[in-house]
Amino acid sequence: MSDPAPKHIERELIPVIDIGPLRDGSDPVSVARELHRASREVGFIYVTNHGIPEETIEAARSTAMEFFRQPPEEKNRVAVSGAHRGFLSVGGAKMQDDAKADLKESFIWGYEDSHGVTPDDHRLRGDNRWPGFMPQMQAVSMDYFNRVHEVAHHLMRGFALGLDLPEDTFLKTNDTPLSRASYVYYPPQESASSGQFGVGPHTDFGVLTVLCQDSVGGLQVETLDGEWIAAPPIPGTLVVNVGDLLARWTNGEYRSTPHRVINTSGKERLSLVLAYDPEPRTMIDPRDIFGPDCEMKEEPISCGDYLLWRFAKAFSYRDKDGK
Ligand SMILES: O=C(O)CCC(=O)C(=O)O
Ligand SMILES: [Fe+2]
Repeated sequence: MSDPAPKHIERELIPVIDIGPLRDGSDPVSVARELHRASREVGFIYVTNHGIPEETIEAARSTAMEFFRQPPEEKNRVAVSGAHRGFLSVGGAKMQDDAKADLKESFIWGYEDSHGVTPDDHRLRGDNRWPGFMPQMQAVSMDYFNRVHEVAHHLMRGFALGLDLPEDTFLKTNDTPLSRASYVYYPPQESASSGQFGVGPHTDFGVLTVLCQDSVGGLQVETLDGEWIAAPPIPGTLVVNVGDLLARWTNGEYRSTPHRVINTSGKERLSLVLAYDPEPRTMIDPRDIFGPDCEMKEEPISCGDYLLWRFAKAFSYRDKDGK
């Protein structure tokens, strides 16, 4: 196992990008260029001026902590469903076949319309599992989801512009996205010397991840040189990273970067994570970007099929065929 201590606390390697001019339309192309550069290099980006009100983030955090503080039997009333919605207790996620199970607990929910309805056109989505004992959780969580999803949309427009494409290139099949959000709780851990992680080294499966860290720290990112560096919290920022599907869509041009969490702060840590994905039928096809003659490193695949395959390997509660 590699050394769990990060080599440097070095955040210059992970750029901080102000996405205000992309969101308000005043200078989208300059932002797009910065996003493009970062995605080809470290694959991780801090973004400022994301537009999510502090109160929305605070409300999501306090709801999440109220949920995690419930006794296990209460949380298990909304235990994760076959559609990957609900509470996933410690041990449910394992990022590598030979790894110890992650220490984290999470609560996962996804897109629903304003009537609370979720499409059931794919095995990785179905009704959200809102706990009856926390009546405010649905509204608070959906407010956060919708806001952070808007940030993901702006970023996807930015990535398209950065690749010299029309800005809607990645957003054509996006009305009912497969995106999921999670509240992720990390208890404090003594050290990682025994190969135990909050979340073990992994790349994210989907298109894009938008993470709201708290002030505790513990996220580490692997650089191109194979060194683990800390990605410490920076107040007012979100952390964005390229996922495997965006790397595949860009024929490997963008980098889906391994990362992990080791929470040795002595405090509890809470993350709000959006895994952004378009509709399941969306074909992830590099020819959308590089034209019909592109020499593809991997075959086109639908977003939904790809995620089913990856989920089957990562979550012990799922069958190996993804059901
Ligand atoms: O909590 C974090 O900082 C990272 C979470 C993460 O990597 C994930 O949920 O995929
Ligand atoms: Fe991740």
